Amino acid sequence: MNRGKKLILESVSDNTMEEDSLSVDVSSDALRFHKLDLEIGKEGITNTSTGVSLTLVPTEIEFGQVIGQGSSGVVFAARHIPSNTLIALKSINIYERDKRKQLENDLKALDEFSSPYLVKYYGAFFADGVVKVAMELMDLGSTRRVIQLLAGRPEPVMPESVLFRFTYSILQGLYYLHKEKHMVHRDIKPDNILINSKGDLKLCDFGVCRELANSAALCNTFVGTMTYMSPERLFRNAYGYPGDIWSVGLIVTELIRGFYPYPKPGNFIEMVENLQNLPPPQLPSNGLYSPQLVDFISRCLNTQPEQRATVQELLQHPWIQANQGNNVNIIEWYQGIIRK
Ligand SMILES: Nc1ncnc2c1ncn2[C@@H]1O[C@H](COP(=O)(O)OP(=O)(O)OP(=O)(O)O)[C@@H](O)[C@H]1O
Repeated sequence: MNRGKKLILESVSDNTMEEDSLSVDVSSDALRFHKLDLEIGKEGITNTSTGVSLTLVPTEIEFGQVIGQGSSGVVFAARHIPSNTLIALKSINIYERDKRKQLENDLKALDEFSSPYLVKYYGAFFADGVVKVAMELMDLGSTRRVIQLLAGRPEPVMPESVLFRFTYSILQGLYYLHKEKHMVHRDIKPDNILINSKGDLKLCDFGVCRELANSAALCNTFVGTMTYMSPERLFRNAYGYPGDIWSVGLIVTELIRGFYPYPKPGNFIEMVENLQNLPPPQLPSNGLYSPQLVDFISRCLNTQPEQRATVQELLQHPWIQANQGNNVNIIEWYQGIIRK
């Protein structure tokens, strides 16, 4: 047993990531983030400069079902007993460098982010080498499930009024990140757009900074992650706001057509070939889609990042403006597709 020892985990800076430095004090089961002045222990998070604590005691949590599986581990539904709040508990293995970076971003979200279009972070604790992060429970799961339910139905698989509600929420979440926090999400995908039974749609996993240099990680994360990546990120590893807009364009197209708009790539090479050899997906002009929606998607899916619309421009787009005020009940619609 390593009691009393302090293990220092450090990562070297490179072009895409700032240096992060984290020390794990095995004796006290505490984790310290120097840059953020935060320490996570067995019973919660403490700001080491102000001394203010956010308590989260494992014994006060009642675990429920597994509701998801990410690359860090499973996500549980749970209840915080004292406040009777339903939460989602996600495990993060801090011995992997990109997971530490992700955790650092999650902690920033806990401290600084406040938007009805982003999943709220409640707190975290550290036990047995794993950090458990408590988040707002989005009880209907992810947009991935919606896409699975819609697959194979006749086009359009979703009315434009419902699509508008999805798109508007995604854009509002991105507006908050891009314009207020000056952050690129970098991992906009259906799995990171969550829904609750009040009909709220929110982004999660913000600020994920993935390392693409590591080929093993590249293979492991390929299926879920890279299919929504912009050409510039895939070819040049260039991150920027337009990359998130490309992902929005693909997701909106998939949500209305019911299938991923490129031939489904089986590996990294096929993904690159799709983007290199095929024009960006467009909606067909077959009368099924409004011309404004066709234009909206073309403003997202331009291979030249500088020619893509910004999130601000998209929020002003005629398709968005035309749908403002539509108060379609997406939960009724959702229940309908589950029944059919
Ligand atoms: N707050 C939440 N409420 C409800 N379900 C959630 C919540 N957070 C995550 N999930 C579910 O768990 C799944 C896995 O989430 P998680 O964030 O661990 O992994 P991921 O999005 O696949 O990305 P990665 O593992 O790469 O971070 C999500 O796709 C979603 O279905």
